[in-house]
Amino acid sequence: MSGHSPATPPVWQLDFTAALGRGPGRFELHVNRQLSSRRTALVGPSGSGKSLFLQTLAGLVRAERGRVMFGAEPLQDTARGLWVPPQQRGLGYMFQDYALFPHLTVAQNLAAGRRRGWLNPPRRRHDPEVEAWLDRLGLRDTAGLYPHQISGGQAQRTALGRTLLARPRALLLDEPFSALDPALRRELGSELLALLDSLDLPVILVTHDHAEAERLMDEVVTL
Ligand SMILES: Nc1ncnc2c1ncn2[C@@H]1O[C@H](COP(=O)(O)OP(=O)(O)OP(=O)(O)O)[C@@H](O)[C@H]1O
Repeated sequence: MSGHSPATPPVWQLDFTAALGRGPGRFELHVNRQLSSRRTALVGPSGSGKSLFLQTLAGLVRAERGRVMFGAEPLQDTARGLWVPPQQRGLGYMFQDYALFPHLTVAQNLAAGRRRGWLNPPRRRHDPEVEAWLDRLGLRDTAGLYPHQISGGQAQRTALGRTLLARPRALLLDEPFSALDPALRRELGSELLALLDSLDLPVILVTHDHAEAERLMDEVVTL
């Protein structure tokens, strides 16, 4: 299913080479394709470069050569020396291990999503938007707990909430369910789907699980 008309550009236009390491152990990823669906799954075996792909879009890794376009907007173009730093891309990147701040509570982790850059003032104590997301994500009872005191599903929701509170233009989710048992994985997958519907955010979901990719996303890209 394609989420755009001929008049609108694809969600992503990608033509790049990105690499990790050097010498004989060097890993190279060549990508030349458009992603037209607003919900794309990226599948592939372990080590095929799925995280590298996502990190190149997010700007966490610089492509060695080529172009990364989000809609009509270039985020990197080596031919023109153009590079938009990750914090200016307006993209929500969710790490595989959630990367929650261990010294902050669930509510504070959510609030941390609101900060822009390093120098902004500290979060307000009662932020209505944070409060709303605590309810929406079913985290009300865990608001005052620390990451080591919550379950994998709660950690996953906290990370998602933190990402969404930054009001991204698109989501990049790296194996968001990998730490969860199969039943919870299914439940949170369906929750995510409902949430994406309500937010109308384009998303790329990295997963090992082909069935999950087919179930949750419109287009499946294999690396
Ligand atoms: N610093 C590095 N130097 C060289 N190669 C690296 C380096 N880091 C990772 N790699 C290799 O790059 C490849 C791509 O890694 P990447 O993490 O993108 O794969 P992946 O598909 O996301 O894997 P997984 O599903 O296991 O997370 C892997 O084969 C990995 O071994």
